Amino acid sequence: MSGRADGGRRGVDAAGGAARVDAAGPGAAGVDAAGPGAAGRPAEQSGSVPGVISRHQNAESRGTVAGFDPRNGSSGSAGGLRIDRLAFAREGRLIIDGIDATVPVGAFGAVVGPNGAGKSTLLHLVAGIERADAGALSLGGDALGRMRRRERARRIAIAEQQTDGDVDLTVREVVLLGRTPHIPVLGAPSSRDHDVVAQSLAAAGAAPFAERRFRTLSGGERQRVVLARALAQEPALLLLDEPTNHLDVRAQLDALEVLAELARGGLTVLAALHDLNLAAAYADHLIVLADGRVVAAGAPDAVLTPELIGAVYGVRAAVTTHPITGRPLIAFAP
Ligand SMILES: Nc1ncnc2c1ncn2[C@@H]1O[C@H](COP(=O)(O)OP(=O)(O)OP(=O)(O)O)[C@@H](O)[C@H]1O
Repeated sequence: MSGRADGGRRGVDAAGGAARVDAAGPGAAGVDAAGPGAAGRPAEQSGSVPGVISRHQNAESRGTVAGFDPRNGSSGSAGGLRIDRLAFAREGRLIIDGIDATVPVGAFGAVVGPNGAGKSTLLHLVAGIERADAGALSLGGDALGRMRRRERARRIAIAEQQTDGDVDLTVREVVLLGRTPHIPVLGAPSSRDHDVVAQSLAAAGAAPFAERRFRTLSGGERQRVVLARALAQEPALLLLDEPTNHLDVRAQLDALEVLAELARGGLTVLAALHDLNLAAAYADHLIVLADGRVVAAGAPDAVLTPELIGAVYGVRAAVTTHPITGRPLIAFAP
């Protein structure tokens, strides 16, 4: 993309030049804000709370990622994510308003959009932390709503911001928790479980502080542990909510590089990101949310136009080409 143009003001209706615009109109899922669940479609099953929380890694561990198979422990077919007419209401308001989206197998998908757009809620619905009022979710062709909790936890991991800093476990013990869906009930971790934990610690750049107490870590170090714990689940789909929070510039790039490499290895990734430049630099596929709806989706260079950014965020934007990466580079102005 090239040139500079000023975006318009807020009024999220259209996304000029975007690959796909406004996939679902108001009420597309057939859910009345006052009465969710009336759509007549099978509501999503309330599911497990798969593993963990947030992410990351450093230069030291980059070399380990190639040998890390994120899907070693997953059963069934690993595959892409499909979201059909998903709807979710709270307090009489549609927070997720008929979302249709897909993330292909092995793609790095990013959900972007303003504060309150519904990014975290969407991830929670996919993870099974929240139960949708209408719509359907599938992974590799398998309906998530019909999947048993343990199976869903083997297939999907979510890395969210860790708020429970008081957990009195070592980093290695925290990451071992990610193996829970793979360890038989009342069983003990196997040598393979411990190997996967070691691989996950290395891939996330958390190996250097594996024996420290989790509560003593900095925010950025915790992010790495949270990512390691999610990787230890060996999911087919990795969800991440703001995986670059608390990370310095180098650590942000390293974290996203790890995710991109894991995606190239076959892991399907969906991350909520605020930084459009990072999303443009690393994601294969963007899903732009506003007011609980998809307003654009597709490749970053197709989606991230000044018009779209202006309409969604209410800022002026100039989009050029990054001189090093060749990806879209966005400059903002009020
Ligand atoms: N439990 C709840 N009850 C009522 N409203 C809720 C609840 N959870 C979320 N919301 C509302 O739903 C909307 C979407 O929230 P969500 O956290 O998904 O947005 P987000 O895009 O992740 O925002 P941010 O970028 O600020 O993290 C917000 O308006 C939020 O206030």
